[in-house]
Amino acid sequence: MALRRPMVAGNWKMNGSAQLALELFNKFATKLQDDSAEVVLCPPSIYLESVRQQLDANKDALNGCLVRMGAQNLSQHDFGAYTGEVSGQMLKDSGCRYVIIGHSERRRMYGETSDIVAEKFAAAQKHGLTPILCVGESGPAREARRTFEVIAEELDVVIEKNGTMAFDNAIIAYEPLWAVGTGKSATPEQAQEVHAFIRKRLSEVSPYIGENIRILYGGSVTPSNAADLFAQPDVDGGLIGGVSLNSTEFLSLCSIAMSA
Ligand SMILES: O=C[C@H](O)COP(=O)(O)O
Repeated sequence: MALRRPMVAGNWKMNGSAQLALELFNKFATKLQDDSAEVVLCPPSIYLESVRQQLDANKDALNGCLVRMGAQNLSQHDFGAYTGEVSGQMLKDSGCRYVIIGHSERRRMYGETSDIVAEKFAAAQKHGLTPILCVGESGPAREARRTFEVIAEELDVVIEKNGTMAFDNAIIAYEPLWAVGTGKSATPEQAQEVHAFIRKRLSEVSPYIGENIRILYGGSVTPSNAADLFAQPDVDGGLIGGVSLNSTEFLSLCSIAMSA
């Protein structure tokens, strides 16, 4: 077993159905072998209950495998007049262990600033959820050689508000915006370079956190490029969008992570 257990997290985004949950668990129940990787499903909130039902129904078949549930977003507030929002406590009550924070689609389309992301990170931990914090640079930022600067800024705001030790209970996902949903993944070398940068930055404050935190890569991961990406020393699995909607391909990513 690697020092850090690989993780494959499926972010369904605004896709999927109760039927997809059923299909995935039918495959997990027969094909997942052991706990050498952790599998996380992040459906839209409305389908959390469907996934939870499948988790319960397949408990015996999944014995020894780690399949867990996450949400795609949460409110930074605990409760109140915030129409359409879902709180950390509600996600915890629904059976979530993880929550994706600061996905580029939320930063870009819903005006989530790094300060809001830092507040959501705190809210997740307050309610016993593990944040999966997304960071990543745009195409123009990469072309302008600002990748490390952007990643450092996104990380530092969360560190300033929450402290480095908060990363003892967190996952980071490096998702370059130019690779999300484009079919153009980062190369293994590009991913490794940024993952090593993130790990080093955290290690400077806490070598323990740096060594133990899991850093996932996200952006056009498929069964054909996953083995090379997951084999990089600082890549601990993937945050998967499109392919998480295809039960056969998603399972194949899980198997690749299990043997990484
Ligand atoms: O959260 C997942 C990412 O945005 C990656 O999406 P993708 O695998 O469709 O590129």
